[in-house]
Amino acid sequence: MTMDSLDAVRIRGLRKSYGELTALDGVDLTVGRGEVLALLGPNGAGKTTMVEILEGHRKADSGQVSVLGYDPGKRERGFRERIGIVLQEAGLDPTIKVREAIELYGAAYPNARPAQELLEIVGLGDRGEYRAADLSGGQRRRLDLALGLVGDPDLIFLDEPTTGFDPAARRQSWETIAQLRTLGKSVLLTTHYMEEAQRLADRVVVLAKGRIVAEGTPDELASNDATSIVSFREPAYHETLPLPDCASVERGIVTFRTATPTRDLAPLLEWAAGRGMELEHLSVTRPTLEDVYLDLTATEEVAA
Ligand SMILES: Nc1ncnc2c1ncn2[C@@H]1O[C@H](COP(=O)(O)OP(=O)(O)OP(=O)(O)O)[C@@H](O)[C@H]1O
Repeated sequence: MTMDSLDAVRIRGLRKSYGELTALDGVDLTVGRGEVLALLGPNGAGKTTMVEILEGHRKADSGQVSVLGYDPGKRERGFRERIGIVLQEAGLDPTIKVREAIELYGAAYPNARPAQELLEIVGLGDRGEYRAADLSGGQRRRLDLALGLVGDPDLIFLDEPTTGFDPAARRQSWETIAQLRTLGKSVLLTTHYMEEAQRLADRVVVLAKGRIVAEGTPDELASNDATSIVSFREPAYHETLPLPDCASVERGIVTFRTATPTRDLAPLLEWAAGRGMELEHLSVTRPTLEDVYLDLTATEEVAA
């Protein structure tokens, strides 16, 4: 155990199978101190398995895992006190008051943060005397976050923190989570929302079928894809329209991906100009992180 380990999480060659099924197939991953890392991947990719191993709730078959310098498998007290796990819906007594819930959870930690300070951090400063049952769904999730922060952890695990939120509640939560960065916390966030990863994460790791298939900052991942997306409204009478083979038409919009947009557009523009026609709604865009993610995981989704 080295308390001063530089990285919050360090995983090398992590493997885990359930019988015949390989859930993690040799994963290497590092989360730096103070870094917010988003773990993305389709259903069944192995995200929960990995996070549970890091939290000490599951045993790996092989590989090295270090969390804040500890072996999580040993579940040492010092380790448990320095990580915060934000669950979706902690099993709270619905009649308990918000402040009481935080104090109750805090009693288990030597350096618990004061309840009011936590309430302010998560934007529930005026809800301390409310009963848990009387909070809205979004407020309830903010209470879950406060409970995960009560022991003043160095590393926080956030499991799909905004699943099921309306757009306004999601934005509020993002602001709260973004504050964790200003507190200097390391965060490992699992999510299915690209926009969430893009907003919150310093780095994104895409897991598919137990392997890391891509890794980088949100911008790097999106720009690693050298293709552009060309689209325009399908013109009437276009039998001779010179399109690349990969073009498709959906709901009257022609779309294709190309690494050579200038070359592919030239004959199209010539075709339209020769007929005195506009290619309506013509656009050439770069793929979004979501496009890249869907490409990376498309085959895995079908196979899953
Ligand atoms: N206790 C278990 N026993 C057997 N198989 C399991 C067990 N837990 C998970 N699996 C399988 O391991 C694979 C990885 O599951 P895991 O829950 O880690 O994926 P995930 O990426 O978290 O998925 P989701 O996005 O759906 O939560 C899946 O095929 C799952 O069915």
